[in-house]
Amino acid sequence: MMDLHNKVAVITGGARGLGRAFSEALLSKGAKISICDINVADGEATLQVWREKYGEGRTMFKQCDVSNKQSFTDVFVETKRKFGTIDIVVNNAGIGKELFEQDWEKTIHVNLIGVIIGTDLAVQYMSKSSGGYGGVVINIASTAGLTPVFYSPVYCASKYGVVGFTRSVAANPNVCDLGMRFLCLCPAYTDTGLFQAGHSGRKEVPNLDKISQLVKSTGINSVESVANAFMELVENENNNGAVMAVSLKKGIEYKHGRPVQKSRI
Ligand SMILES: NC(=O)C1=CN([C@@H]2O[C@H](COP(=O)(O)OP(=O)(O)OC[C@H]3O[C@@H](n4cnc5c(N)ncnc54)[C@H](O)[C@@H]3O)[C@@H](O)[C@H]2O)C=CC1
Ligand SMILES: CC/C=C\C[C@H](O)[C@H](O)/C=C/C=C/C=C\C=C\C(=O)C/C=C\CCC(=O)O
Repeated sequence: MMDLHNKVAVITGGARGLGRAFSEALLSKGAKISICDINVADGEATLQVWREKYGEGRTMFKQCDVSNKQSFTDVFVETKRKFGTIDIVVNNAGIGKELFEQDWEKTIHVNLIGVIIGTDLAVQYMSKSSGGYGGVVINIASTAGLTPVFYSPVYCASKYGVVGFTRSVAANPNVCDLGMRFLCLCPAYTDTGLFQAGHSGRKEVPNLDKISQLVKSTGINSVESVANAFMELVENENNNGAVMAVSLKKGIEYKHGRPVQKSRI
């Protein structure tokens, strides 16, 4: 099990939703948290709550657009400056509000390119081959990265991209030299602002009945259940390349890379 006490985690999109839940799960295990988010108001509000609960020294917030390389790099610079190291990177920030995707380029820039930038920065700052101490990268995809979603093809493409990218980085024969793990979490529908904005049941949405059937096929996760699945991924140290799906109906399913259970002898 990975000892999380005093480990330093960068979480993108940490101001609310799943990113906030992942951050609080790590804080509860003694980790230090650096959240970045494009939403300053939510970021500052979340930081204030955490400072009152966990004290001044274990949390920080920096505004960032993960699709902008300099903006994202500044998060790593500031985190290293404040905490001295980085051990965990969670590429969580994502968008998908428009069911029929008017601004689809932005979805690719945030959901896929942002994850690629974050993973590259993680290797630069954590890998043993670049003078770091190793670490773990958890990329947040979706079950929409494992199965077609007719009403959001570009969102789906972005998430299939995250799964394929993460598995490919993990499969590099030299990954052991980095001392890093690369993991993918694929939640099904989860009760957050993103889900509510995309599935408000607006009457004008075509094929609403088919969308409802898809949601019913998995049920709607609580944020807490996804955070519990996230912690299983982070704490298991023998799971590089793991792809974990989590849904209300089926619970946790490893789609690839079930962790190797260390033999008892
Ligand atoms: N809610 C759901 O049903 C599911 C969500 N996911 C994924 O989980 C991740 C988190 O989603 P939720 O917590 O549901 O959404 P959310 O909308 O509640 O939170 C996303 C956070 O990311 C931030 N963000 C958006 N664009 C950003 C950017 N360019 N740079 C930095 N921060 C940015 C937002 O301000 C927000 O605080 C996303 O990648 C999403 O695709 C995956 C499967 C299911
Ligand atoms: C437009 C996006 C809006 C909000 C984000 C979404 O809530 C979320 O990311 C979308 C999830 C979509 C899931 C769609 C279908 C899921 C189906 C299943 O999980 C069950 C079937 C297959 C799972 C994959 C597999 O077992 O191979």
